[in-house]
Amino acid sequence: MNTPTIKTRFAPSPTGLIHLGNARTALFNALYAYRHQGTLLLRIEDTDLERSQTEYVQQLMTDLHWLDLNWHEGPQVGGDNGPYYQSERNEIYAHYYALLEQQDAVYPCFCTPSELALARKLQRTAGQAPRYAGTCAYLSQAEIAAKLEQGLKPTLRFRVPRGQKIEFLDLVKGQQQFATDDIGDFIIRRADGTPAFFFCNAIDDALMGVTHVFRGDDHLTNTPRQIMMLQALGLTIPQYGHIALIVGDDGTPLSKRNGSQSIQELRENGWLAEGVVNYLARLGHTYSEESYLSLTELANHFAVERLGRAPAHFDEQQLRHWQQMAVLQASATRLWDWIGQTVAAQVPHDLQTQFIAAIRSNMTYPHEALHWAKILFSDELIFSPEAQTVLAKAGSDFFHQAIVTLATTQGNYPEWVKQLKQATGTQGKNLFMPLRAALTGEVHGPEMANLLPLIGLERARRRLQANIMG
Ligand SMILES: Nc1ncnc2c1ncn2[C@@H]1O[C@H](COP(=O)(O)OP(=O)(O)OP(=O)(O)O)[C@@H](O)[C@H]1O
Repeated sequence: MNTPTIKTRFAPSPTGLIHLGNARTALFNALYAYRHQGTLLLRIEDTDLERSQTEYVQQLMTDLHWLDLNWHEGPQVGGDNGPYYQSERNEIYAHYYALLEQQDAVYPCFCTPSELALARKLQRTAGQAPRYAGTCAYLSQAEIAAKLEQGLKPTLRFRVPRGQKIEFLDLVKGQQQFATDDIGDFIIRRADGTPAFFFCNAIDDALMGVTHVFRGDDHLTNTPRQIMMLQALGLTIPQYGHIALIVGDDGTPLSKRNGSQSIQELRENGWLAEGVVNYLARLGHTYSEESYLSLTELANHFAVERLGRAPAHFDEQQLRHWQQMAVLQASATRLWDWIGQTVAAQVPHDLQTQFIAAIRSNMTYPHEALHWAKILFSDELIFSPEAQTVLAKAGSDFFHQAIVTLATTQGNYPEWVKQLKQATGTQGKNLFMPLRAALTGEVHGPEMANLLPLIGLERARRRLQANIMG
C-alpha cells in the first residue's frame, strides 16, 4: 500500500507581523515536510476583514523566505488546491454550508452579542462553564422566516451531537478525549457572512490534502470541533500535533496582539536567520546534536517523538548563542551580505577576507563589524577608560622599544612580542595589554596577531608613537 505523501501547512492570519511563536510553527511544519520529502503548504487565513492587511501578507512571506522556509504550494508558487487566500474561497465554503444544512447539522442563530454575553455571565455566576445555551437550536421554519423578514442577520451554528466522545491521538500530547456535552453549538459563519476560523481552517486542510497539522496548543480545544465538522461532511481528518506555546518574560504567550518582537524586527536588529532557525528548532524539540545544524540537517534529525510538551520560554541569551554559532558557520559572502555596504566601504578590498577571518569569533551583530572596521582602518582612535589606564601605566620607554622591535620584526606579531619582552623585561598582561590598548584603543578584542596585518606597520607605528610623551 502506498503511504500518502506528507503535506503540512502553515496557515497564519495576516493580522500583524509574525513573531517567533508563529515562525516556530512554520518551521516545525517545514521540517516535517522536508524530512519526508513531502509538501509544505502556505495558506493565508484572511477572513477577519477588519484586522487582516495586505502588507502583513507580503511581510509574512518575506519573513518566511528570509528564514529559508520555502513552501511548495500556496501564494506566489500556486498549486492544484487554490485559491490559497481564504477571502477568495467563499463559494467553496457556501457549498459546504449547504451540505451541512441539508443534514440539519447547522442552524441559524439570531442571538445578539449582548444576549450571548449576558447568558455567559449568568452561567459563570452559577459556576457553570460558559457555552451556548441552544436558544435558537430548534426554531421552526416559520420563526426563522419571520426573523429573516425583519432583516435580522443570523450566524450559522454547528449542532454538536450530545452524549458523544471525540477522541484523537495527538502527535505531541498523546491520546485526547473530549465530551461533546462540554462543547456548546459553535458558530461556523459569522453574521456578516464571513466564515469562522473553526470552519474554514478545517475544511481547507481537508480539501487541500493536508495530512499533518503542527500548531500551537492554543488550538487544542478547537480540534474536537473541527473533527466533528469534518466527520459530518465525510472529509478526511488530518493528524494533529499541538505544541506548547512560546512564552515571553512575563509568562504570557508571544502574540501578535501583545506587541511581541516580530521576525521583521529581529532581521532589522541584525539577527541572522540561520541562528534564529537553530534556536527555534530547539525550542520545544530536542536535538541530540548540540552544534549548529543547517536547515537540511535540522530536517533530517527532526522527529515527532522529540517534540516537548512543556511550555517553552523565550531566552534571548540562547538566541545569542545560536547567533554566534551561525556567524562562525557562515560563508564570507553570506557575512558580507549581512554586515552590509557601509562596512564593506571601510575595509580595503584586498583585506576583506582577512578582516572577516580576524573578527568572526568576536562578532555577534553587524554593528561590531563596523566598530572593528573603524578601529582598524581609520586614523582616529577612541580610547576606552580601561585602555587609557593601561597606557598611562606602561610609560614612554615601553612604546619606544615597541617601535624599535616592530621595525625589526616587520609585522611578525609573535616575534615582535618576544623581542619586546626581552627588551623591556615585561611579560604577561603588562606586555600584551599596552600593545592592544595602543593599537586598538580597547583592552579586549580579536587576536592581535590577526589584527596587526590589518592595521599595517605604518599605522601601528604611528599609534605607538602617540603614546611617547615629550
Ligand atoms: N506564542 C506562540 N508560541 C508558539 N506558537 C504560536 C504562538 N502564538 C501563535 N502560535 C501559532 O502560530 C500559528 C499562526 O497563528 P496566528 O496567525 O493565529 O497567530 P497569533 O500570534 O496566534 O495571532 P493573534 O495574536 O492574532 O492571536 C498557529 O499555529 C498558532 O498556534
